[in-house]
Amino acid sequence: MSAAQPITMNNGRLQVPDAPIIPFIEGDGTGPDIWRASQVVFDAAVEKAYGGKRKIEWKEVLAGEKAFNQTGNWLPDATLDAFRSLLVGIKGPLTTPVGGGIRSLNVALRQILDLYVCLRPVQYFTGVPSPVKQPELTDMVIFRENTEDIYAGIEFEHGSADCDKFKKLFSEAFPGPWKKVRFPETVGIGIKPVSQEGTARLVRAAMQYAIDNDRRSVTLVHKGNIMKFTEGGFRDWGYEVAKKEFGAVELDGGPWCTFKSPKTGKEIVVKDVIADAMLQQILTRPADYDVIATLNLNGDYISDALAACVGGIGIAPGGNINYMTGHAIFEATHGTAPKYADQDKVNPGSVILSGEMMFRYMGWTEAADLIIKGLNGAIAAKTVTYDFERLMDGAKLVKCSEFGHAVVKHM
Ligand SMILES: NC(=O)C1=CN([C@@H]2O[C@H](COP(=O)(O)OP(=O)(O)OC[C@H]3O[C@@H](n4cnc5c(N)ncnc54)[C@H](OP(=O)(O)O)[C@@H]3O)[C@@H](O)[C@H]2O)C=CC1
Ligand SMILES: O=C(O)CCC(=O)C(=O)O
Ligand SMILES: [Mg+2]
Repeated sequence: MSAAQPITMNNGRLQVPDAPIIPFIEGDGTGPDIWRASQVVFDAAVEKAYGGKRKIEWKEVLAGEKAFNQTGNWLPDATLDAFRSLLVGIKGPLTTPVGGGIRSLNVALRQILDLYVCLRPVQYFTGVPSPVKQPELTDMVIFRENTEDIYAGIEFEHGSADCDKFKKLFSEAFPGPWKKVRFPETVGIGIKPVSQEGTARLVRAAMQYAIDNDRRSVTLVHKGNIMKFTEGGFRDWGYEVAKKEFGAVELDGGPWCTFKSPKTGKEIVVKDVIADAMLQQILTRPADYDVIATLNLNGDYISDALAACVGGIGIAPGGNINYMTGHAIFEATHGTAPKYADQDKVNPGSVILSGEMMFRYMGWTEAADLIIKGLNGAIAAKTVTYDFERLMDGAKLVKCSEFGHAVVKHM
């Protein structure tokens, strides 16, 4: 096999060598346990699929507590350089303190690398315990806008000099809106930027995904009745992309519209729903939803809620992707679950499935298919971690690392 090389992008297509260098961040809390279990699965899948013709050259890069302890920096430049130059990577969860302290490193990676799509597929694996009656009806793919919204981190802490300065500027320039601030003396302020370009590239990616994967509909989820020019803008700009770029035409006077997939000739419906109603309908009629395009905060809430419907956050994967530059970092939907750190206990399924998404993104579909086969086999054999075991009759409780080995055994 040739020497390890970076993945590159050429004419809009990923070029993946047989021995790609893949940067990874182990993560905080339960991250190291999960990463160890997952890496075993990834290497076994590649070995089994390609018999030594292909191999991953893993390159650890630092972020979070490990980075701070070793370098004094939470997100070293070397880490950003590695993700920039090597294009595709994977990470465990990183801690973000509530209130003060550092801002989210997870969000920072997405913003610095402009990974504008947070892609979170939600599907049911047979045998997984679920709190809903028909979990198999939930089969959705979330496209969450990943660079804008209140996650942009433009906030002014109440009592700070910056907050006072902002309040002065704002109250002088916009005395009318300023009167709506209920408690002006003690208010902290956050800003919610949502742009036409940011919306268009996200919705475009969701629509293209629907075409490429033969999906039935794309739903724009928003709270545009209340936040008219941000969430409402998202809805209007989303429909505009559907009409102008995909030739969608309005159904019954709109705003819902439909277009024919250029690949299959089947109709794809583009519709919208207000976020609170959607969050109840994922329980009452999940089959109505397919591909979801939504803003950053809505997408964060919706992805955890949907994960719960199909068995929890332990098997909820994701990817942060820029489809134009090819940059991508795959990661679980869940966080660091710190109370379980270093106990070799939690479910590594989300990072394992994030790796499965990464392999599919790289075009290594045989390795990806083996991961799905192994995971299905481990669940069918009822060798599962605590989160599934506590809800499953007759299951055998295994550790995080043992679950990884069970997945390999069933490949
Ligand atoms: N992308 C990222 O890196 C993310 C980072 N975070 C960060 O993680 C930290 C902790 O966040 P928190 O709100 O507690 O959310 P977590 O997702 O870390 O944990 C919440 C609960 O989810 C369950 N859970 C989480 N991971 C697993 C797993 N692998 N297997 C089985 N169950 C799991 C556990 O439930 P139970 O108690 O029922 O066992 C856990 O107590 C915060 O600092 C947050 O900012 C959060 C989300 C994403
Ligand atoms: O960055 C964090 O700490 C949390 C992010 C998060 O919850 C998510 O991306 O789903
Ligand atoms: Mg979240």
